[in-house]
Amino acid sequence: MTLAGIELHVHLDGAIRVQTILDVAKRRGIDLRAHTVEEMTRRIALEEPATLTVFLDKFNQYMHVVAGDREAIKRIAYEFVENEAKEGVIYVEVRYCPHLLANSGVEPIPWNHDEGDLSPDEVVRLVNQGLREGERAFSIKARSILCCMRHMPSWSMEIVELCKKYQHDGVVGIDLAGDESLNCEANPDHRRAYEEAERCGIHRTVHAGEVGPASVVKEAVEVLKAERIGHGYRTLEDQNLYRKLLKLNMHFEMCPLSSKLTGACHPDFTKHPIITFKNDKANYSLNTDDPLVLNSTLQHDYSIAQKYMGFTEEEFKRVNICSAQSSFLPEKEKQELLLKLYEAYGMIQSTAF
Ligand SMILES: O=c1[nH]cnc2c1ncn2[C@H]1C[C@H](O)[C@@H](CO)O1
Repeated sequence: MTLAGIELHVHLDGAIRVQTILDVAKRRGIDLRAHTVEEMTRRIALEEPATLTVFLDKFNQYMHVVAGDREAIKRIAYEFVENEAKEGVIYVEVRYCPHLLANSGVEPIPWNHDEGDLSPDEVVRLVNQGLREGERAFSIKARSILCCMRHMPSWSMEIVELCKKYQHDGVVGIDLAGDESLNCEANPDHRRAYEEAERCGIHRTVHAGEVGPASVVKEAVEVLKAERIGHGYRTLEDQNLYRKLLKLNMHFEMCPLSSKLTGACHPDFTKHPIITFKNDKANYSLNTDDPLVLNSTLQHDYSIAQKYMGFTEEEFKRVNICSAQSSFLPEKEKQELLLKLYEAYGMIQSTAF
């Protein structure tokens, strides 16, 4: 991407460098039965359209390598910022579930690990450190969003407590991720966590209408009080809801390549729902989602939008301005970010000399 950009929907654990997985596996003596970046990429990357369930299953190939490892977690966060800076991103909100990277104080301990001494709380601190060091080294801004998981409602209250604890220390919001197709209606524990988030001024986004029906989007907005919708393609199946959300200026976090490979959308990009959102001048962003599992880049998503969806430079600029406006930054920082974009896009005279 040559334009200065913003990314609002990218999973940290779906954006790890393959080389880092190989390095950590070697250090920890984990046999991956793949020795080169090419071999490991072939194991992880989804090449053809599948289902969200198959897509999420790919995380099983490597999460056990990095989970529970302090050095790996900090490194992943740091390298993530470097990757984003290389893509021209000036502000990113990266999301992850701290419980999936911990091996203590989490029930059940994920990835069949034995109990260790890395808690979800310490995971957040390590990610924060990696992001902060990355920000300093690569001169961009990075904040995080903590994910509740649809299949693990018992973690949700703990996640909102972590959001509260780190609200002024890098964490800007809460998300609900995971497989919507298996678990459509939000569990009461997710609802309680989102109520607490709203009460405490924690910003809220929800994966909805990716593979699940428009009713999941409706629930995200009306029950979970989502301020942004992760994906949301299937909102279009309920035109009343879609029109209402357009009026409310709801932000949709769109992920072009991801939506094809998860089977969320028709594989022909020229028929993609994003085109409708674009033509209606909706409030949305363009994002990668999981560049590791997709073996892709943000640049690639932008080129898909340009080649198959009729995107112009003007639309790319508008999308990034919408992204800044819908970011979870405090108001003052949001205005600073907008100013940076306007300057980068030649929309105002720079005051710098
Ligand atoms: O596209 C997605 N939809 C729903 N859940 C997802 C997607 N990509 C990643 N996740 C899950 C798997 C990760 O472990 C988790 C937290 O980042 O979020």
